[in-house]
Amino acid sequence: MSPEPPHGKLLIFTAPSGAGKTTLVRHLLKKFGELAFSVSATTRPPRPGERDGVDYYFLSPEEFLAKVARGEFVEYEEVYPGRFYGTLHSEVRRIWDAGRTVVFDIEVKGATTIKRQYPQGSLAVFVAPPSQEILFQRLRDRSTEDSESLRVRIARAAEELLYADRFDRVLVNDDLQAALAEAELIAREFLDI
Ligand SMILES: Nc1ncnc2c1ncn2[C@@H]1O[C@H](COP(=O)(O)OP(=O)(O)OP(=O)(O)O)[C@@H](O)[C@H]1O
Ligand SMILES: Nc1nc2c(ncn2[C@@H]2O[C@H](COP(=O)(O)O)[C@@H](O)[C@H]2O)c(=O)[nH]1
Repeated sequence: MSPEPPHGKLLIFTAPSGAGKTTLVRHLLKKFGELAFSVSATTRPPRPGERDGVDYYFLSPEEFLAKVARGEFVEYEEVYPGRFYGTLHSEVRRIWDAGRTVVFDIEVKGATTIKRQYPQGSLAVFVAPPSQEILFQRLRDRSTEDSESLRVRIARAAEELLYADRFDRVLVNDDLQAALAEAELIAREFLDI
């Protein structure tokens, strides 16, 4: 039997923007009380309906960079020009102290950093869209971005699709019900329940 990891478990969902990781993660959080969401910090403004401390910690660039200087992040990235996103040590610790497994919804570089820091006890799932065209259509249909932000996200998404084979699993999010069922199976196997 392999020794217990010296920390709690980490279940990472990563993908290009619009592939569906938030949809899958929300479903798993409702289904499995063993999981808790790592609320990231960001400098992007909230979307309608998003709540501070629930969806993100919404920070000014000055507040975010002060946390960087104090070493408060496990990882952070300037995902889009001027838009920072990062995982706080305090979030991960809070969730482990509560005896739960941390779930992440993060882009590919941050996911790579977390996987490198916690090779034991972590599973990184790359959520792939059925095609690049469908990904872009989902992003447009979500109607959360203005035309410039959409352009930037689409350009970055094309690059991020190349990261798929760097992670432990690839989950193709084509039919939503099938993808939710597969995500549940992956979570059950990882949580050993
Ligand atoms: N299998 C699916 N079929 C059709 N639409 C889907 C499917 N999965 C997700 N969507 C829709 O696609 C859009 C993008 O999904 P979601 O917001 O979950 O992506 P994301 O990867 O979390 O994006 P971001 O990184 O920008 O937060 C949403 O409007 C969502 O409802
Ligand atoms: N590296 C990190 N990426 C993160 C984090 N939290 C979210 N994200 C990713 O940023 C993009 C854009 O998110 P959106 O909410 O503006 O659509 C997306 O891929 C998120 O998964 C984080 O802490 N670190």
